[in-house]
Amino acid sequence: MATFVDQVTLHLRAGGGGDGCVSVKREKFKPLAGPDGGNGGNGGSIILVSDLGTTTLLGHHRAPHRKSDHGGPGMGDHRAGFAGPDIELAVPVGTVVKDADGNELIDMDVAGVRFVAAPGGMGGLGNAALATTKRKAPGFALLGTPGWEGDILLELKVVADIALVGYPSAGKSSLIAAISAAKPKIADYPFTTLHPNLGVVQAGETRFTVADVPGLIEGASEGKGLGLEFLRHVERCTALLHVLDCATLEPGRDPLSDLDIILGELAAYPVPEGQTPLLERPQLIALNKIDVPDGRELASFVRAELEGRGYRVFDVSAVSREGLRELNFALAELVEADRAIRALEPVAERIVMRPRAVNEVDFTVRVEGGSGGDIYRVLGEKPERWVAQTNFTNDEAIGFLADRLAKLGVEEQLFKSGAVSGSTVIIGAGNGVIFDWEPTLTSTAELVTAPRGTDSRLDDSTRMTSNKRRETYLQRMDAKAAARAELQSERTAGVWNVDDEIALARESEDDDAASRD
Ligand SMILES: Nc1nc2c(ncn2[C@@H]2O[C@H](COP(=O)(O)OP(=O)(O)OP(=O)(O)O)[C@@H](O)[C@H]2O)c(=O)[nH]1
Ligand SMILES: [Mg+2]
Repeated sequence: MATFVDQVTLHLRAGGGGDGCVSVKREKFKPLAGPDGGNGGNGGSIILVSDLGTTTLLGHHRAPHRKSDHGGPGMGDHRAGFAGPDIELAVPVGTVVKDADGNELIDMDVAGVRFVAAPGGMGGLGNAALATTKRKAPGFALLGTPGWEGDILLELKVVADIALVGYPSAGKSSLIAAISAAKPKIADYPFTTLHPNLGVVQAGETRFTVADVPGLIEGASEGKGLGLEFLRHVERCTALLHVLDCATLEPGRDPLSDLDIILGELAAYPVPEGQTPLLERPQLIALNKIDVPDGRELASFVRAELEGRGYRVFDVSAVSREGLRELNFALAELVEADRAIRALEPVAERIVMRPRAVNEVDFTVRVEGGSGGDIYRVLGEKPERWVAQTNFTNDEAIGFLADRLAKLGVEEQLFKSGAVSGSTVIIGAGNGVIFDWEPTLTSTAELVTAPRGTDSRLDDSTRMTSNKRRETYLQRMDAKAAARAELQSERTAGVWNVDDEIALARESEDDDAASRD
């Protein structure tokens, strides 16, 4: 039964943001008292957290589909929608996160790193938040944007102090079983070990971890055998222990040539930037299977040669346990030396990261030749998000989008790229959102002077000059004075009615509001 799962693809779907709300405040005697639509809540994000208590990716292997909740829609009376709660997924320390194309997103190599793998969508602004002095009562709100949806790849790279490397059947699994409590599968056929086994070894005061990994053969660095699979794990280890088989009966094999081939493979493996190349790490040699008489003899023949190359060499037997104590203490020494060096290094602080489209520029316009003429494709985080926020059944919302695009310079760039009236403009990748480019979108200069989003119920969209406004105001005041005088005379005559009184009061309130603008 495979219990060590070291590679899992997760299918994530983060919650979308809630839509903003369009609402107009209504009060007694003041039916249109301004916009009060609240913002939508943000969608929940899916966050990976590296955790020492989690040792395998097994839990994710069993539940690879994860989603977080949507944000709630905004409501009237300035009430914001609720935010969708974030979901946290614990992953073992040593998990490398990659995107669906295999590009590394983050290496969660220490505990406590929080990585927002799938950001939730943004809540849309309500019409209250969209109101400006020029656009007093927007008749539209922004839609919430969808949450991130897609696959990520989790890869667990074993983080052990010592990696056992050697040919298949050299006795690596037997050795880890002999020096730790690990119970790996041991058999006399090659590639018994398919997944790394971790063992904890106690030598005196020192406790360290040893990784038994799949066997290495010539060509492994090009992926032969279980090659790269294996080297991926070695990458994280501080030191290497070469396990050489002194009792192999295979022709052409002996400890020295085995070692040379393995060194060649380790040298060819490109470690990630910032890490020590494999062969520059401390290395020890264990000559295994000395319980076999021929093995002991062979070990004594090659020892001098290996020591001459600068290695510390240990004769061991995983079966009779001979030489294991000395080997353990030598490994502990290496580990201690490394830990002492690391303790001096400053601990790098880890911050929450978020994958972001890295756009140096806000957007790009790409001209794509098609059979039906040129297509102008606009790509960029902002324009694409803005399109997602637009309710295309609302003219005001479309106008607002056009203003935003114009302000960003999209219009101008389209024009420079050669777009003309009627050209096909697509915003976003794939099918995106397709527009027929119309001069209304281009002649933004005119549009800016006549602000969009002015609500005719509250404000006259054909704005008057201040002189004209003054004139009409005075006219109304005169009319009111006349009406008041008439009412007064009716009152004295005893024929006034209450409805006229209310209408008059309401009118003067509206006039007061209008004169405040
Ligand atoms: N006589 C003797 N046999 C051993 C010794 N160590 C391992 N073996 C035998 O060698 C064979 C292979 O051992 P494993 O521990 O599975 O070898 P491995 O290096 O893990 O092999 P892979 O997982 O295939 O890479 C088994 O039959 C073991 O019993 C030893 O010290 N003495
Ligand atoms: Mg093995």
